[in-house]
Amino acid sequence: MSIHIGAEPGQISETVLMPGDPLRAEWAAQTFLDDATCVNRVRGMLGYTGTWRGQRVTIHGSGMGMPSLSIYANELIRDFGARTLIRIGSCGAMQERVAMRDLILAMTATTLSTPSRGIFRELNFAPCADFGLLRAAVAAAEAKGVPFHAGGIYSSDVFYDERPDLNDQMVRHGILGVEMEAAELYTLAARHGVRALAVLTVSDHLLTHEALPAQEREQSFGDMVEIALHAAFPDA
Ligand SMILES: O=P(O)(O)O[C@H]1O[C@H](CO)[C@@H](O)[C@H]1O
Ligand SMILES: O=c1cc[nH]c(=O)[nH]1
Repeated sequence: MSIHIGAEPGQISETVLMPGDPLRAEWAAQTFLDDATCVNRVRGMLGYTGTWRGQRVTIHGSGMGMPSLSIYANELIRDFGARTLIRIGSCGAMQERVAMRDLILAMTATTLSTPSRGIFRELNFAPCADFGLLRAAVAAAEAKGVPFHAGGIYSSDVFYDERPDLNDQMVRHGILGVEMEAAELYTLAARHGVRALAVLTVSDHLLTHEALPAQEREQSFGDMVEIALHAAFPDA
């Protein structure tokens, strides 16, 4: 057990998929894993371990925002030995060519601040995805024929953003979408020498103002989960 994860030693896989929404973790485990067992319920942050194509995998919620993800990712890495962490999240599109429900594979995550900011201070650290995971995710998306975009995203500290000028600059500089966790996940992965990737599904569009309802964000992002599993286990 760690402070925020009630699993016993050995109950968490080296490979962890991390949605923000704990109910998406439950849905994904029940939909894609064999023999899924609930390994964490502390604070309602659900985690399940099971197998996919014979490979052991944990699907564990991160909560919303970088401070919350940082707690779970730190404990998964440091206390449970996680080595591959793939965020499976929703995001808002920031380019016209990106459509609702498209996938975004986040090569980099621009941010104003992360929980790691205190370490970097004046340094503009560039959080980036693990190249092997990214390459495997691209191959899986191409093989499956899923519409996807690979490029930079924005990890915001707030969902209700009061800086439209910043959004304008990010649109202008090709940022594909906005979410709230990947920059800290990539930074922690770099610090601990583990692998990380964010595979995102467009649930909102900042330019067209389309938006999916909560139930679809919880239960309809199957392509994203499958691409993440193929990226983690390309030979399975
Ligand atoms: O769908 P999840 O994975 O929670 O991700 C996105 O959705 C939440 C905001 O609604 C934030 O956590 C953001 O990053
Ligand atoms: O953080 C997020 C997630 C989905 N949609 C957004 O606009 N922002």
